[in-house]
Amino acid sequence: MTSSDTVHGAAGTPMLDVAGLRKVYQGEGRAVEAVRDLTFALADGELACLVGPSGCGKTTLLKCIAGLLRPTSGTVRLAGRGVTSPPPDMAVVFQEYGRSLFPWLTVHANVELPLKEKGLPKERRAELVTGALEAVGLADFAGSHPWQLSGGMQQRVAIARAIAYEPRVLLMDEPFAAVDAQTRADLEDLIRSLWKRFGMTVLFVTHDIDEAVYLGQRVLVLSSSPTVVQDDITVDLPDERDQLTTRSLPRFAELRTRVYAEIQSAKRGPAVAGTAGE
Ligand SMILES: Nc1ncnc2c1ncn2[C@@H]1O[C@H](COP(=O)(O)OP(=O)(O)OP(=O)(O)O)[C@@H](O)[C@H]1O
Repeated sequence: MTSSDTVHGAAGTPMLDVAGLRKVYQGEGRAVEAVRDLTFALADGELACLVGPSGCGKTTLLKCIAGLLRPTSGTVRLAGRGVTSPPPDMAVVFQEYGRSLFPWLTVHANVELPLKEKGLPKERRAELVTGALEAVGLADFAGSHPWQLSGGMQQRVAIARAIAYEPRVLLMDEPFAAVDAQTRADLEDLIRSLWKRFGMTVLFVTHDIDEAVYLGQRVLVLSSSPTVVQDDITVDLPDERDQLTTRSLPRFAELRTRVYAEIQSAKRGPAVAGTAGE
C-alpha cells in the first residue's frame, strides 16, 4: 500500500494538508530519519485517528503540524496557509495533563490563560470559559485547583482549555493513555460529543486500536520509522456510537482486525519500497 493523498468527505481546500513531510533529526555524528514521507489531508470537520507502532514518529508529526518543529522537507497547510509557527486556530491536548495545567491557577484561570494571550476582552473570555467548562461537565469546579481533581477531571480541564480557544483544528496526542479504562470510555464519548457540537477538525493520536476505530471516521496507520502512511481506513460504522453497541458490532471487530494486521505488518518492516526521498 502507498501513502494516501485522498481527502475524504469534502471537495476543495482541505482543512489540514500534510504533503511529503520528512523529518531528519541531526544527532551527534548520525542523522535519524524519523519521518520519511507523510502525505494525507483532512477535510473540514473530519475526525481522524492516527495509529502506528511505538516510535514511528507520531509525536514528531504532531509537532510539525502544530508548528513547534520544522520539517526537513515537505509542507503542512492549515486551510490553505503554510504552517511555520504555532497557528492561532489550532489547539493541542497532550497526554500529560499534570504537566500542562498550572497547579497554582484555578480551573477557570487555566482555561482562560490562552484566551488572555490571544488578547480577547474580559467578557468574551468569561463567556468562553464558562461555556467550555459546562461542555466538559466541570461547571461546578471553576474555582477548584487542578490538584484537587482526579486525573480524568484534569484532562477534562485540558480539553476545556482547548475548546475555549475555538480551534478549527484540534490535535490530541494520546490524551487518554494515563487514565483508567472507565474514565477513558467517558472521555472518548466526550470527544465525540464535543466534535459533533463544535464541528472542528480533529486529529487524534492513540496507541489503542479499539479507541481509534471507536472514535474515528478514518484511521490512518503509520508504518514503523522511517515513516510513511501505511493505510488509510474509512470507519464505516454508524455515526451514533456508544460503548456497548458499537463495540459489539461485527463490523467493529472487522475494522479492529484490519488495523491490528496493518500495525503488525508495519512492525515487520518497511511497508513501501522505493517511495522515500532517498
Ligand atoms: N530530538 C530527537 N533527536 C533524535 N531522534 C529523535 C528525536 N526525537 C525523536 N527521535 C527519534 O525519532 C523517532 C520517532 O520518535 P517520536 O517520538 O516522534 O515517535 P512516537 O511514535 O511518538 O513514539 P511513541 O510511540 O513512543 O510515543 C524515534 O526513532 C525517536 O528515537
